[in-house]
Amino acid sequence: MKMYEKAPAKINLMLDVLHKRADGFHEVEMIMTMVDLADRLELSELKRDSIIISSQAGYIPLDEKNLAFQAARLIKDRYNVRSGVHIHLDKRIPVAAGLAGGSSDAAATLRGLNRLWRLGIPVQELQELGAELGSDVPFCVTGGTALATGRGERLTPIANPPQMWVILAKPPINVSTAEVYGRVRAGNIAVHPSALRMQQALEAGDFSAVCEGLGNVLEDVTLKLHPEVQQLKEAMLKLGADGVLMSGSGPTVFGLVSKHSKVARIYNGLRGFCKEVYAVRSLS
Ligand SMILES: C[C@@](CO)(OP(=O)(O)O)[C@H](O)COP(=O)(O)OP(=O)(O)OC[C@H]1O[C@@H](n2ccc(N)nc2=O)[C@H](O)[C@@H]1O
Ligand SMILES: Nc1ncnc2c1ncn2[C@@H]1O[C@H](COP(=O)(O)OP(=O)(O)O)[C@@H](O)[C@H]1O
Repeated sequence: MKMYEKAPAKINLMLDVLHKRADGFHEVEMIMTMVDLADRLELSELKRDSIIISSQAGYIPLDEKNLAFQAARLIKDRYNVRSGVHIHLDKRIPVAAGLAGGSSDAAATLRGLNRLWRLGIPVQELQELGAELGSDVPFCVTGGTALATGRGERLTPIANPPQMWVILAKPPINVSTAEVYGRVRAGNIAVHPSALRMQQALEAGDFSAVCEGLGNVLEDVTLKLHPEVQQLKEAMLKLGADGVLMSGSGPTVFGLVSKHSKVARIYNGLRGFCKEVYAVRSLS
């Protein structure tokens, strides 16, 4: 038996860090939404008791470091499943980009194995399992648009963005999420983006207000480490994007555009100096 799952990428429309917690994580307030750029998973049941990961992408781990492997092992152990699974990952989301590709693969694995092995695990329990794998995994289990608090695992669903195009550009640099959080000094943040303001903009379906409400306090850290991310933001704005922000801990920058007529110009302009550029719709 085989199951197929799509694992979409996320962007953070706003991200605020409130303080560092005793467990080393940071208390955050984020609004996340999914975009139409997705990995594809094929999950095939194995009679023998093993987990095999394969992928066309040569640049991700295929062993127990892979988040899909970790998700499969977690669900197998927790529910005493004897059979195994072969998971093929067709990677389309850039890796270590701030787009939660690995987290979304883990979430898709939880959803897919729940179906493949007919476990009947309720969504909330899948999210709790997801939280053991990473802060962004619970959101990826359900997707949509949500306010995420705690370390990112406490979710309140909110209105999806109005129809818009999202242009994503990933510069060829590596950013470590742990390092970026490690350099944030919550007490020194000058301007905190407002979750309430973004939530109201989304509920009103007000595209301009969504663009005005964009904000990510991790930008300051990543932009200092990698000035090319700032240059990419400026280029996107110059080419006509209505709103521009870095996603998560970076380095991907996204631009929001309401008019399709602008998309080709921005896409082609960026492709001149950045190899990884995508023009997609927001998922609603
Ligand atoms: C920044 C964000 C924004 O959506 O996304 P990415 O840039 O990774 O896509 C997330 O908060 C990332 O979530 P995720 O990538 O799942 O992080 P985890 O694996 O749980 O944690 C990686 C490391 O980041 C730090 N971390 C993560 C989340 C959090 N609220 N506080 C933290 O301090 C911790 O040092 C942790 O060891
Ligand atoms: N299924 C997977 N897809 C992508 N990366 C993975 C996967 N499993 C583990 N990783 C590792 O997780 C790290 C973060 O990848 P990713 O989830 O794409 O980034 P981000 O958290 O910035 O969105 C990378 O170093 C990568 O090697």
